[in-house]
Amino acid sequence: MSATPSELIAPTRDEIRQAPKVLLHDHLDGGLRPATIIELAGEIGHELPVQDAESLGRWFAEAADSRSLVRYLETFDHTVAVMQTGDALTRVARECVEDLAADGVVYAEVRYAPEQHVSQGLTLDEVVAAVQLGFDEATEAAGGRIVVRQLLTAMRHQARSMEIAHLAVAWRDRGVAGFDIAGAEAGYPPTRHLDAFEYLQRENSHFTIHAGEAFGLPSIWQAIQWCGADRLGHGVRIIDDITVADDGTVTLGGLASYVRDKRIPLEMCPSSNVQTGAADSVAEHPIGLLTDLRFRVTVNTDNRLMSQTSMTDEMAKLVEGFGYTLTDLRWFTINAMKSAFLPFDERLAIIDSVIKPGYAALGESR
Ligand SMILES: O=c1[nH]cnc2c1ncn2[C@@H]1O[C@H](CO)[C@@H](O)[C@H]1O
Ligand SMILES: [Zn+2]
Repeated sequence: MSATPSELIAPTRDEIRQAPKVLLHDHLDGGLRPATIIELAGEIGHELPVQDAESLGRWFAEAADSRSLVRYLETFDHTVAVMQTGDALTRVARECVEDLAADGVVYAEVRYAPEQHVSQGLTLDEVVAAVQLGFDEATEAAGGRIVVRQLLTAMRHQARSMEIAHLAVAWRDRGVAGFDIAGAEAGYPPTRHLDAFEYLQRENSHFTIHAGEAFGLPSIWQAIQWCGADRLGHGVRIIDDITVADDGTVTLGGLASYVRDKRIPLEMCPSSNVQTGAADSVAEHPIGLLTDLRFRVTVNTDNRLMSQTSMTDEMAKLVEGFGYTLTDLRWFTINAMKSAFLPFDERLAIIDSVIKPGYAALGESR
């Protein structure tokens, strides 16, 4: 009887946690520790729906579990409220990196909207500086085990995208790797912010756009063909441009072909999509088909607090739902690292000296 080759064995949770992981889509204001929210809320007298950390974690998950992006986003009122001072932003940023490093994440791009953190008088510049301080403190404490960059998000229903794009360019050599737009998708097409995207292109900057989550193909089409997005936040609805016949024959429409041919990275966030109703379950998530079709798929957390998740959890759910092996997880991870908004030589260095040896060591230890 021949033994099953080790690369075909389903990875254990512990192996997934140890495996090097790359995270491109994670919101700073969607990843706070419940205990930190309680402490910070106490300091400023912000009223929370419940008072102990465990119930608060559950409250976020249940409130976000709404099958509606708009209702899901309402839960951010409580996290954004406690992130209005330099100290609070630095603490949240530091804890974010600590939590990611403990989960085995080796490279992360963490996003948030600076314009949402100025209600107590901070300037946009002070917001970015406070977050960067927290990232620097925690990456230093982690002894180089993790590299982290900021992505600056503009809220799509607001009109500050040009300012935020300027901020991203001003901070490009000091920890900010790119730009994004987020918030309610229906009614707020990416072309509303075309001037900001055109400015960033002229500045040789990178940006991703939340598109194809709560709204379909037109949003993805605009993000790519009008705005020039380097990557798609979610992009799940690209599935609407793919047909699978009864005999299994797959046909890609023009937009799906373009996304695959150009290797446009999809920042997929399975658990978040189940909560907002963009997918019925993780096991039925379009990530399975898109991975089979070799789109440039990456795996992400979106909001660790609202989804009560981590990179390890997202990968474990995919292993359970689709039978993925360590080889598949390595493929997602290298896809993500190739798609990072980091200079090419730095991406290559992490792939060659961290990701490949990390997966090789896991394979050998079986
Ligand atoms: O999945 C999402 N889709 C769209 N917007 C989101 C998602 N998750 C978070 N945000 C929005 O992004 C802001 C900055 O981080 C958050 O405050 C939230 O409103
Ligand atoms: Zn998101």
